[in-house]
Amino acid sequence: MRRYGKHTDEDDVRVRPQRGGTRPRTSIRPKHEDAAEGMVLTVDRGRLTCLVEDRVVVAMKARELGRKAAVVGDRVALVGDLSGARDTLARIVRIAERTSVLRRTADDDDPYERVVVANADQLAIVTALADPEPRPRLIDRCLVAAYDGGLDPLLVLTKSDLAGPEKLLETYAPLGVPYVVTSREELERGDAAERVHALLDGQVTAFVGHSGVGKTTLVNSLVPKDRRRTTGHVNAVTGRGRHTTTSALALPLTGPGDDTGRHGWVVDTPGVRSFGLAHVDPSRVIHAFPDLEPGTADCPRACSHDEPDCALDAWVAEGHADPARLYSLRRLLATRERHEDD
Ligand SMILES: Nc1nc2c(ncn2[C@@H]2O[C@H](COP(=O)(O)OP(=O)(O)OP(=O)(O)O)[C@@H](O)[C@H]2O)c(=O)[nH]1
Ligand SMILES: [Zn+2]
Repeated sequence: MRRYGKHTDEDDVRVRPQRGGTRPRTSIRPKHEDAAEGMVLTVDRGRLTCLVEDRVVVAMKARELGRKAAVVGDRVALVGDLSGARDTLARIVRIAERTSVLRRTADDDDPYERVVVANADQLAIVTALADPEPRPRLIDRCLVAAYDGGLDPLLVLTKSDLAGPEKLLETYAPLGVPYVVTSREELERGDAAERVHALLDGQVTAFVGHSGVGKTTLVNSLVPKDRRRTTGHVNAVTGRGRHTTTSALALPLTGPGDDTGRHGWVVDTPGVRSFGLAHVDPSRVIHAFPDLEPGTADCPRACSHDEPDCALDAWVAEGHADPARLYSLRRLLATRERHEDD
């Protein structure tokens, strides 16, 4: 059951259904004809830094936007002082329709989905091969969130100097999810960045991963030296010593960019312990299991895939898919139902 209690966190987007018949969200009202387009790079307690042309502009959401939150990756229209000079504040008057939305909840019982990143093309799921041990169930959850939100997933397997990738690749390579394996030595030589970069060029890629998997090390190898981890401008404005690690941060990818001169973007997100999926309709979970999905053709109507008549048991018994994958799917469905995270 979803609850819709009072909630004030600026970064949260409430899941209350939109009322129909409203003005298209992409329209700029006549009084904002002079609005400039920008992209949200960081959000920090109601202050948003936005890239407008080549300037970093600090802005606040206009009151007229109401509760609608702008998140990292959002394309926005801004008015006011767009000089990017210190102590100036612009206003965000419009948030464009999103092309993709990476959402998570704190756990499977959390009624408030957090939109972590908007408009990302890809989701890089960073997993260490050891230290910390890989957690396939977390990978599966990230895959569900990617498919549900309209992002193409890819796997980055780090720390191959500590353990081999064979076991994980046995499961995930056949799914057609692109992957790259990196080690400490390759990171130091620069080849790791080069190979990961090849998968990111011209794209907006959100990076997620359990704390300690080497996500920051990797992201820092992909972005210009002066943009690593923190942006001085944000600190000058907020007066904080460091960028908050509780929200996402968009960083430009180094390199030549594509034909249009568009560089890719890396969106670093805070390390996660779990990835709640309370917002995902159970019937959509199966899409993150493309190895099992064909086996559902003979399922009864509206099969939950966790019931006695489910056709997946026979499909797996016939050797079409790994029984461990069916176990993972059912465990994910069951923990969602019990409103627990695993
Ligand atoms: N052996 C080995 N260690 C690595 C590798 N990559 C990163 N590390 C180490 O793993 C530790 C964690 O790396 P971070 O980059 O801080 O990990 P993170 O995922 O950003 O963690 P949080 O900041 O907690 O989210 C550091 O001590 C890194 O030096 C690797 O390829 N091999
Ligand atoms: Zn079924």
